[in-house]
Amino acid sequence: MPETSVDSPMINAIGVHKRFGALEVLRGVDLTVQRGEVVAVLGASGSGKSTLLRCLNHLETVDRGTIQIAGDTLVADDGQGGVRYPADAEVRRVCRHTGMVFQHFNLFPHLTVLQNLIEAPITVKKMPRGEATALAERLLAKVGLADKRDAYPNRLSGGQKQRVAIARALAMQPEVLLFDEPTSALDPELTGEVLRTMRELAQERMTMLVVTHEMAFAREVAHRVVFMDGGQIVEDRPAKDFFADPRHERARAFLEHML
Ligand SMILES: Nc1ncnc2c1ncn2[C@@H]1O[C@H](COP(=O)(O)OP(=O)(O)OP(=O)(O)O)[C@@H](O)[C@H]1O
Repeated sequence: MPETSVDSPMINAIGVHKRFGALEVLRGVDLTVQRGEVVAVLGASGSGKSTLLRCLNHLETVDRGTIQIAGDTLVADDGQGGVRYPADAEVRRVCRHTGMVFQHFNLFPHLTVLQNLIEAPITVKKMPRGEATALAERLLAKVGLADKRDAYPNRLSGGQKQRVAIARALAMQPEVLLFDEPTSALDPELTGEVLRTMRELAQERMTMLVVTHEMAFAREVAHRVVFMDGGQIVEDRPAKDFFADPRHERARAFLEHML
């Protein structure tokens, strides 16, 4: 089993291609995210942001390219126009380095908040129930929802659901969190509480790759901004440079137009 080096980037994607039928959605994406980095992924609708995230945790397979997560190979380019995925058990092991937070929360509606958090640690990681429950309670306290432990998701606001979803991702103790437009489904007055939780994670040096239209988050929390267009990364710069550049006003106008 490969050793995870502390020096390995948390995400290393090289030449990633993905097509859906005739539509080439990712056209040679290179992306490196270091441990502790927060990277915002911006770009127009349809530019391939979600697909990239989904390829990184194997919700989609790639057609060409190499992806390493925390030093472990999820998929390797075979040098002959195709790719090689390792055996399923190894793919699942590599995927456990990442946790995903979705736009629409994807909580299990028939489980309580606590049950949502302990399900995967118990079934996937074989964590003893008592340990999983203690961890879940700590995480719920961290996202400010200790009192919702026994509630069902339909009793929660959108912001609360998303904070539960973040806690659920954290319950698997991933090394990288992938966020796919975590505030896009929320009423504006509920985005703040989710962004606050994400900011706290960033302060704790959690590695995060965040697809977002929240310019304020990208400006204030992200270390780097990656801008996608037409299935490629067309800009990859420190956030402070991106936002100091007058061209970013154009990017923002572009995004606002697309929303
Ligand atoms: N499973 C799929 N089958 C076919 N086409 C798909 C599939 N998933 C995505 N696409 C297409 O791939 C393109 C890129 O989609 P993707 O969701 O990655 O873009 P995005 O940049 O995240 O957009 P948005 O900001 O609107 O979420 C779009 O044209 C989309 O319709």
